Amino acid sequence: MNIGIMGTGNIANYLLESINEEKQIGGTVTAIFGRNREAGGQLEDKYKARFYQDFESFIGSDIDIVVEAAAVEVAAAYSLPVLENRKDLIVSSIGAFADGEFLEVVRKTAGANGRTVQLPSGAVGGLDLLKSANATGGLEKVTITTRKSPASLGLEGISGERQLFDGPAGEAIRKFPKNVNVALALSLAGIGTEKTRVMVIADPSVERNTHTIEAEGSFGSMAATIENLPMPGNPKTSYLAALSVLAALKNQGNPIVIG
Ligand SMILES: NC(=O)C1=CN([C@@H]2O[C@H](COP(=O)(O)OP(=O)(O)OC[C@H]3O[C@@H](n4cnc5c(N)ncnc54)[C@H](OP(=O)(O)O)[C@@H]3O)[C@@H](O)[C@H]2O)C=CC1
Ligand SMILES: O=C([O-])CC(=O)C(=O)O
Repeated sequence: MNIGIMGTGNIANYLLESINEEKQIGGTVTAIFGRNREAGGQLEDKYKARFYQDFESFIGSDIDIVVEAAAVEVAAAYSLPVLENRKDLIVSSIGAFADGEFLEVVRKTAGANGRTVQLPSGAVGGLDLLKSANATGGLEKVTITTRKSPASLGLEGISGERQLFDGPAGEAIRKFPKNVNVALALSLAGIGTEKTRVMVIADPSVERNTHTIEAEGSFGSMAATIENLPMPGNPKTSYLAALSVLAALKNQGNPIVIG
């Protein structure tokens, strides 16, 4: 499996290290697409994967699957061209699919081209439960409370915790596109972007990116807290988010689906 990565940041670095160096999966990253020539050049030298600033050359290279690890606007701009070029796609910036009409076009394009789009569980868990709970529409309430350091949320020098947002996931991702992709994953697995409630709290006392998920419905109720170690390269991003992409790649083509 030849893998193309979009992005030259923290998740991209992690994937290159664990795939090309540590051989954690049976594949190789052969192509990297990005806008940052310096970072791309360094990755090219270190991991022997070709860096492209031109999308057509990237997508035309010998890759089987594309991993988006860049930003919501990148996933929004390139998901369709990736699928039209008959490549499978794994998306980290799930916020790109907040627009239901766009998601539908992506679904149809993937189907028409015989491709799959995977949205890994990222920095949270429990998506399997939400899907089951809503199988007959019985899921009533989903809330996620995200706590991160003030610096991760663009604030400096606050002494106590501060609630920055309380509202629907669709609005949350517009305000915090680098911090609440997890809320979009929960929305898509569960009751949608308008009914999923998101709270974002800047908390100087937390050292971990903490997501508390609460759900209620005909199945009963669920409460889960995930205390994520942040990545050294970008403390906004949790280590688990990068691991979830690696796990998705590891499972590629596996005929047994768990969860
Ligand atoms: N689903 C989940 O649970 C999670 C999802 N994410 C998503 O994954 C993304 C990547 O995370 P991470 O690697 O930590 O982020 P980084 O900020 O470390 O890296 C982002 C990379 O994307 C590039 N990039 C950003 N915007 C654009 C753009 N408009 N056009 C082209 N390239 C762009 C950056 O380039 P440059 O160096 O030039 O800025 C950089 O190479 C996040 O932005 C977020 O959307 C993150 C965490 C959890
Ligand atoms: O990594 C995290 O904890 C969550 C995150 O940034 C996101 O969902 O965008």
